[in-house]
Amino acid sequence: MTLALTPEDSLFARVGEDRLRRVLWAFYARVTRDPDLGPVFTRRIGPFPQAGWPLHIARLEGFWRAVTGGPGAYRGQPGPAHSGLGIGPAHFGRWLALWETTLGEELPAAEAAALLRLARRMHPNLERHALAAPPEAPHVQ
Ligand code: HEM
Repeated sequence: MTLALTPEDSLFARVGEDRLRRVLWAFYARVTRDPDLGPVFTRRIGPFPQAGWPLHIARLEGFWRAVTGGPGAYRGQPGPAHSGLGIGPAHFGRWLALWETTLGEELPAAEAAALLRLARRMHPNLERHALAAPPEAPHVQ
């Protein structure tokens, strides 16, 4: 039996499913308009908000549920997803600045601060993956 209880005081419960979804759509609308970040996402996912965007947002929703104590099973690999994108520290700085702005617009201060803290905590690990050389092509005999 799987118990899928969402603690009532989890960050996920405080933010709420609808607001989390709204934050993500608002954030990526902003990210895709950014001259430095936009092209990286458009190359991978296609023109916002069509193409692969609904699926990408659904994956991200699963991710943010998982890290905020919400229900569901996220099985992605955020680290490797950032390697081979040709991005570096400046991209992460900009990403975090837009995340902070969006959170400030969409959420009460305590929840905005908590989601910002989570992203800041993930930043070094994701940036390490982003800067690592992409995996070698398979060796052909
Ligand atoms: C701390 C900052 C960041 C966080 C928390 C974050 C989080 C994530 C997560 C959870 C995924 C989904 C992984 C999966 O399940 O497949 C993802 C994918 C992605 N991220 Fe980030 N990200 C950050 C910064 C960035 C930056 C700076 C860029 C580029 C400028 C970027 C570009 C992408 C792209 C293109 C994908 C899709 C990869 C693919 O599916 O091929 N991310 N990110």
